[in-house]
Amino acid sequence: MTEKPLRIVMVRHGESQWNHGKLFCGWYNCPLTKTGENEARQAGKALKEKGIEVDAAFSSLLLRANQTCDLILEELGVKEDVEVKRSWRLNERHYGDLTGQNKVVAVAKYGADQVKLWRRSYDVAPPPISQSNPYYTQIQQNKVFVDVPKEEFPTSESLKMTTDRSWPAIKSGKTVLLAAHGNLLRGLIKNIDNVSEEDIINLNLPTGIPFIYEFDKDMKPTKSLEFISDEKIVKTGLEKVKDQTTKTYVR
Ligand SMILES: O=C(O)[C@H](O)COP(=O)(O)O
Repeated sequence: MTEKPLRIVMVRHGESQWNHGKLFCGWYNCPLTKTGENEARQAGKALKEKGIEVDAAFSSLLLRANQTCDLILEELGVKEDVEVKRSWRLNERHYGDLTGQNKVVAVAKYGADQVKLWRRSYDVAPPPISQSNPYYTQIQQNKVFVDVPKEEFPTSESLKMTTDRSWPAIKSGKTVLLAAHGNLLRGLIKNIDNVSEEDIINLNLPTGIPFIYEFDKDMKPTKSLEFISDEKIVKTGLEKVKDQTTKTYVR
């Protein structure tokens, strides 16, 4: 029988180029910014300071999460020892036809309530990506996704769809590092902590700050969403996520 994880150190990838540009990213494969790389290194250092050793690591097929995972393992000094299991099931939610659009511009075009519904609701998916979307071909034909079963390759996903396909990818280990994506992790948190559909709307996650979940033998959480960072840094990180749909158009 598969041994269940006792502790999962989750981390949303560090700031990506498209986070910086406030663009809907989803399955588009963009790298971290220098700030994002620093956030990932800082995350690794924070875990090391806490004496947290990981013995298994999971990530998506997307560069921004992979880079974050590698930098954390490097800071922990275990990059050569811990194999990273990568799965499309841990990819960010597919943002459909919003992919590539600026979030501030989207609010002006569709209204704040509609954009919030797409970004934060549990079961509303954005409109499917159309062939005229400038990123359609890059995503659909990205060789990195060659093993995604055709019938499961999404064209857009709600948080629920994302969560349903993600959970089976996290299998065993004692302390598992999961370097993934904002919405993927929001969905897992909803499932683990039984967060209601109303409350999940208000849950944001900062980039590059690790947080811990611990489980008993029945996989009931004994520790939830404990950030490894000081409160002020977490608060600033959360403000940055909220600012994605407001303020300046930075591209
Ligand atoms: O795919 C994206 O654009 C980001 O990873 C998450 O963006 P969000 O905070 O708008 O959901």
